[in-house]
Amino acid sequence: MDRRRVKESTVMEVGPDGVAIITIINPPVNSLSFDVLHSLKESFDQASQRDDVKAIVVTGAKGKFSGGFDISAFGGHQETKELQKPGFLSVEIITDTIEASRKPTVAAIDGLALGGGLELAMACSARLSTSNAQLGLPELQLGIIPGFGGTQRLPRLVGLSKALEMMLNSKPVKGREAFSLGLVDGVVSPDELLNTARQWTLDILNHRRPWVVSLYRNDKIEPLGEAREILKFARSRAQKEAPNLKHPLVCIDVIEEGIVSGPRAGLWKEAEASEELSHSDTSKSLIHIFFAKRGTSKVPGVTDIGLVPRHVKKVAIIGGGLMGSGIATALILSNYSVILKEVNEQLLDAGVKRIKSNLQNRVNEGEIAEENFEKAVSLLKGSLDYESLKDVDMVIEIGERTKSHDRIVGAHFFSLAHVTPLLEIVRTKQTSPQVIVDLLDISKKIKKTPVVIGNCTGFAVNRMFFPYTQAGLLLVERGADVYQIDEAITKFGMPMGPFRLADLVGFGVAVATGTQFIRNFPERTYKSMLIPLLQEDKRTGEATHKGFYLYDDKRKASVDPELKNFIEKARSISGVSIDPKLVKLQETDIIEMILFPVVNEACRILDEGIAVKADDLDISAVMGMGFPP
Ligand SMILES: C[C@H](O)CC(=O)SCCNC(=O)CCNC(=O)[C@H](O)C(C)(C)COP(=O)(O)OP(=O)(O)OC[C@H]1O[C@@H](n2cnc3c(N)ncnc32)[C@H](O)[C@@H]1OP(=O)(O)O
Repeated sequence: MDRRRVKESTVMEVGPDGVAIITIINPPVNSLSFDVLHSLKESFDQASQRDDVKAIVVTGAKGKFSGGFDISAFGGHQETKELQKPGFLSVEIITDTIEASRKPTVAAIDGLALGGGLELAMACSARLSTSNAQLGLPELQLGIIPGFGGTQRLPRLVGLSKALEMMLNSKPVKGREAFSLGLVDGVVSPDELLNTARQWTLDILNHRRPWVVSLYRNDKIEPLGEAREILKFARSRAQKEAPNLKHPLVCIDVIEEGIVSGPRAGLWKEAEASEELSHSDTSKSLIHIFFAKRGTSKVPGVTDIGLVPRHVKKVAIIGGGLMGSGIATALILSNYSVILKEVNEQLLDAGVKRIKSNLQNRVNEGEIAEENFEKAVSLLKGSLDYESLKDVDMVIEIGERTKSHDRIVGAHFFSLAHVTPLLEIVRTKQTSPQVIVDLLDISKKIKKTPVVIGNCTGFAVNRMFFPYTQAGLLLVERGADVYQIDEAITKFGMPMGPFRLADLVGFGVAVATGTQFIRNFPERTYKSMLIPLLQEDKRTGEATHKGFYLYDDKRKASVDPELKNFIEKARSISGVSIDPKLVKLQETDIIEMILFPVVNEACRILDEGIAVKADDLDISAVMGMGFPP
């Protein structure tokens, strides 16, 4: 076999059958860096020119086709003038070199073909994938749109509705679904993939299989009138779901351009829009979050000293209440054996029942299969004594009495523990790095994003956000409006403003945690009587249908005209008077006044060394509080 290296990032091998196999090599996910793309172009140019090459297969090394464009290159300096030319990558390389190749090309997809990876595959004459491969265009989750022709080719391969769904939700499909959608032409086992692709491309050459140029396919696209209706619906949905985001609308406009004015016009519009969006604040923030999320499990002095996580198989959980049962659910769903310890039969039954109901909800929502329900339940055992805890590898919820403090680490789950994606791993000065490494491994297995922090009141999330309600109370006592504050904050992108959130959490919890903050941070805790006064009136928030808002039976909140009486009383107790400037605040002022104290608290957490890096606090805010990423 003739084997030639083309630069570093793709390799071309030409077999005796005349099929050139071009392999993308860029670990860990074979992302398409500028070097890879350059090298890919060179490989294609060579394959086109060489007489001994009859057909081409493109694939990725080590079982991964490609994870898409190299995200770390966004916003960076592109070395050559050529690369800065609009449309160079999508029109000149993907379309005019690869798709326009005079030799048939088959993409052999194992593992993943995401973003630019799938876009490259869609420019080939046919695609084969393994059943487990993930194929999708998740660019929108990074604040950009598909930029290698995906907005044009995906609708032409799978129809407009499905293409919109895949792009707007950034959700990939697996090989089999891709086949039933028409995105791939065959599903093959990983062992057979390359050979089948080889034969497939020769079959195309010999007219035994169709040679399809995706960009000019028209049979899957709806007629213009119908297409416009679908796009209109998608627009209004995107606006409703994420009113602050522009790029989903840009994506829809670009798709429409292709349908109305033809795919070539669509490609150019896509290239221009991609370039512009790659410099937007939204994309910079979302890309920051992408890397920050992956960085939380890198803890200096802990994960870089060669420790290997110990094998944890069996976990005991003390207490089967709301949190205990949620944690147990998360663990058994990830194949850990769990012993749930309770103090009497009745509480134990209630805990087990809660866990089963959590699992049943998962089944009902289609997130797990019925057989996984049984399997998960079989991993759960109840116990009323400590005897059965003798051989467990980890215990959740005791510790104060142990002498071995190096083995103690805090695992702060957020309610609902089997749903909320964040896990705060709280270490003390004595906690051994090994225990942290073990818990990091468990958090990965139960699909949580871990943030390692030091011990302090409220840990990272609750401490950062305690000034959220505090700032609200301070403003309201001085004349700002409760409902206007909540509205401005939700428009900014938080799931709930401070008052709606206080209602949800319940005033009992709010007062109990508030007391902790008063004790620990007396100089910056605002002592308003508003919540205690509401409590006196038997309002404790959503659970009692009355708090800052009134709630109907469906938990829908409405404004309460009586609230002002409580505010006036609280104001007179505090001895403050209305500040006319605060009565009619601009939305931007409200946002800054509520959220800057949160940012300040985050800075303190960082300054005190409680958090290792600022990125970890960004992730805590986004995943623990729903702060808009
Ligand atoms: C022009 C085009 O239209 C634009 C694009 O293509 S934009 C890119 C589109 N692609 C994506 O959005 C895919 C992003 N990646 C992912 O979703 C996931 O990383 C994945 C499903 C590929 C792999 O997931 P998983 O196996 O859990 O590994 P994960 O930890 O996420 O990633 C492994 C490493 O690859 C890196 N990586 C993943 N995708 C990358 C990409 N496209 N570019 C650069 N680095 C990438 C991660 O940062 C991580 O690095 P680290 O080990 O140093 O932390």
